[in-house]
Amino acid sequence: MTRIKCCGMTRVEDALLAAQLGADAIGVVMTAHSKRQVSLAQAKAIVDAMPPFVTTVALCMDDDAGFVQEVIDVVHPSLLQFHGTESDEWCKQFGHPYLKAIAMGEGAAALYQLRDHPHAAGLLLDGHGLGEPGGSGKSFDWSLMPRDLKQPLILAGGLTAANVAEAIRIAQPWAVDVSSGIESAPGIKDPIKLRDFIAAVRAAA
Ligand SMILES: O=C(O)c1ccccc1N[C@@H]1O[C@H](COP(=O)(O)O)[C@@H](O)[C@H]1O
Repeated sequence: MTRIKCCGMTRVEDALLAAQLGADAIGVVMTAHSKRQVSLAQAKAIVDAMPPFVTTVALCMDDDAGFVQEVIDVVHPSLLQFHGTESDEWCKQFGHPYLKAIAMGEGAAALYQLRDHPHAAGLLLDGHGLGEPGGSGKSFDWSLMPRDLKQPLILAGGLTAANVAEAIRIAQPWAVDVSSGIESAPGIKDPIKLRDFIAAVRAAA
């Protein structure tokens, strides 16, 4: 079964609907590098509203350590997601489980980054270029998804209900992560797109 993370939640009702429709995880974007940024209070409200067994992920990108610690202390996410140029050493300083995003915009040349994060709970391969924010709807060559890594791999970037089955067939990820493909506007989730996306992933399994 391919797990599903729905990212970029800005409203409690969207996150609740994702959970009800069967999402395994929801994400809130804490970094100012995003048009989906939520405040600590908004993120806490979304995380607190989640039912048991839904993983909550707080996304940071080259933010300062004090801010990341505040996110942990106030929001209490199950996982952090570091989406910038953070090193393994830097990410593990918080003693909190995390995903590390790998920018796949440069294609095969980007794969060297995969060995640099041995302490990450999982690696999230996204279609944007190094140093750029995600959530842009950019995909990458799914056949580049490695098969020989011990860490769970999460496929992200430009996924939609229309292409996710093919993406899963080619990349065989542990999980898929989607943001703009389930939106009507940045941070506003579209119930039909959300439903169709989750149904497409479940049908692919
Ligand atoms: O969503 C954002 O705004 C964002 C900002 C900065 C870094 C990462 C961000 N989002 C991540 O990118 C994936 C893929 O997004 P999309 O489906 O291509 O729109 C998203 O799920 C987040 O993990």
